Amino acid sequence: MALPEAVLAASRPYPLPAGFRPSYGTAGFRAVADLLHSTMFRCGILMAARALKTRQITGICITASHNPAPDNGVKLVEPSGEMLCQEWEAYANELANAGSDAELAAAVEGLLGREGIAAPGPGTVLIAHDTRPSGPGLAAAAAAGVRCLGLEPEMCGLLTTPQLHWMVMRRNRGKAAGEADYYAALAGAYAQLVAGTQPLGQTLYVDCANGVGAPKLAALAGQLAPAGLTLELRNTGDGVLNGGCGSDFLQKDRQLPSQFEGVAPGTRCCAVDGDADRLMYFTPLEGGGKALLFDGDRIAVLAAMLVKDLISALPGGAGADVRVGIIQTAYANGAASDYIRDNLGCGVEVTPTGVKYLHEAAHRYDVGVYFEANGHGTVLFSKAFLAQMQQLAGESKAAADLLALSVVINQAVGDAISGILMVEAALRRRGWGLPQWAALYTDLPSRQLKVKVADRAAIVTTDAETRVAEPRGLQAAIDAAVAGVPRGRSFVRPSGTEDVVRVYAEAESQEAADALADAVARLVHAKAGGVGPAP
Ligand SMILES: CC(=O)N[C@H]1[C@@H](OP(=O)(O)O)O[C@H](CO)[C@@H](O)[C@@H]1O
Ligand SMILES: [Mg+2]
Repeated sequence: MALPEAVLAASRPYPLPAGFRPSYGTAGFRAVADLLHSTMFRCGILMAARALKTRQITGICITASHNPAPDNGVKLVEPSGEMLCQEWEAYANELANAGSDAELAAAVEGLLGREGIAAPGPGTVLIAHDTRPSGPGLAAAAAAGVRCLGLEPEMCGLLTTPQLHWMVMRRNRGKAAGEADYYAALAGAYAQLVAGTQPLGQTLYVDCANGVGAPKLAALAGQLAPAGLTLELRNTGDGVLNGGCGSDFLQKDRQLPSQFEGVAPGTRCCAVDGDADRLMYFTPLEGGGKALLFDGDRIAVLAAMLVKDLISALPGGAGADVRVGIIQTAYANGAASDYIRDNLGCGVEVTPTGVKYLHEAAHRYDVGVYFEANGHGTVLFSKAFLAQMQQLAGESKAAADLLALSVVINQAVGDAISGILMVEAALRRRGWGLPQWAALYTDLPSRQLKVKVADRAAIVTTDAETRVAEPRGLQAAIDAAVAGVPRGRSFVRPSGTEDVVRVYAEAESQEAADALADAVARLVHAKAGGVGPAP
């Protein structure tokens, strides 16, 4: 293969914009869409190399998730269907930042050499995008990158991020992997999980964030109705993507999304984000305007309860040694962590922010439940546990139901659509509405703020981002601010997706949480190179 020449020739239409330094962050690359053509082209090369190396199928999803519509980004998919392995993130950064065509060709040659990739082989790259207008053009740039290494990409068009991950996983396992197969698998497993239970008896209102979740949920809805689940979709594309709607808006503002004004308090509602990998349940509060949230922590608790119920119903002590774990980040509400520790009897782990860390930790259990507070997560089942359930499924309904749950809930990545089905099944099997779910525990009031600093990399954290190591003195000052605040907790960390430092605070009252967040934000500004006026 005359690879460097192919790269040189193909990369000319995709120069790195002057001054643009893309960085592989919490979930891949993200920026204003106009800047990203070179990044996409190079990600095409990268994921083609990953496909050649593994002789399997990889994936590229073009999305900026919950970010504003003019942004875009890319999420990269391993042959397992999971996120790109962390060792290759360095290659992603190296290729994305190569300054000239010649530097890029050299970087590609270096990557192929180090990984021992010599010749074209089997494997390809699936490319999908969300509803952003910039998606098709950026997908074309990624495709040009794939072709540089002699592979022909498969253009999958409009998909949710989790659908693409699922398809890559299934294709590499030799299983039916089309969009229709996804809907059939989820709907079939959901029907099994709720068989013999009473429908919840109310339409579920879904805020689709004006994103790709809307057409995909519409495609699935018809298959759920026979099992007693009716969806009514709102924010289906008639407004701005993630604008005043969607799971991120709800979590940050705790206000009702647009198009929910007339929905009665107490009604079961949920919201997904722009690429449908986050899920937040909510209900309108009396008095108008505000929402009561059922966030990722609460979804994790419900999921763990369902798993534990099923495991305890396994025959002959088969459930005795099953290791169930819940993985959270420091953003998990303290009340949720307390509830899990005191009531659920399963392990709790805290990892740094970013689902790649939670996902990795969840793999260490037979059943690993992980959710970020923002509603991104899933439930992972180990191969050995699923094999055991296969053996028991003939004699045990609980084992068969655990297998069904592993189909409902996406085994590749967090998936809002499968999350909806899991929550609905869990509530229905308990005969619960939102009130019982809400009554498990009461969230501690919390506040999140952002602080602009000259260089957010100046903040270095330890202990799963709960403590600041640098700049020195900042942690002691935060400790002093937290001391004496009833149920007070606060931490700061540089965002991996935005050029800001994030501040989190929680306390017994909202006033105290707000005051603590303000105080800590001022400390960050003063001690970590804040820019602009102090908060
Ligand atoms: C506090 C928060 O919600 N942070 C989000 C956000 O990351 P940051 O690194 O905090 O910008 O975006 C990530 C990608 O979607 C998500 O994994 C993470 O939970
Ligand atoms: Mg998302």
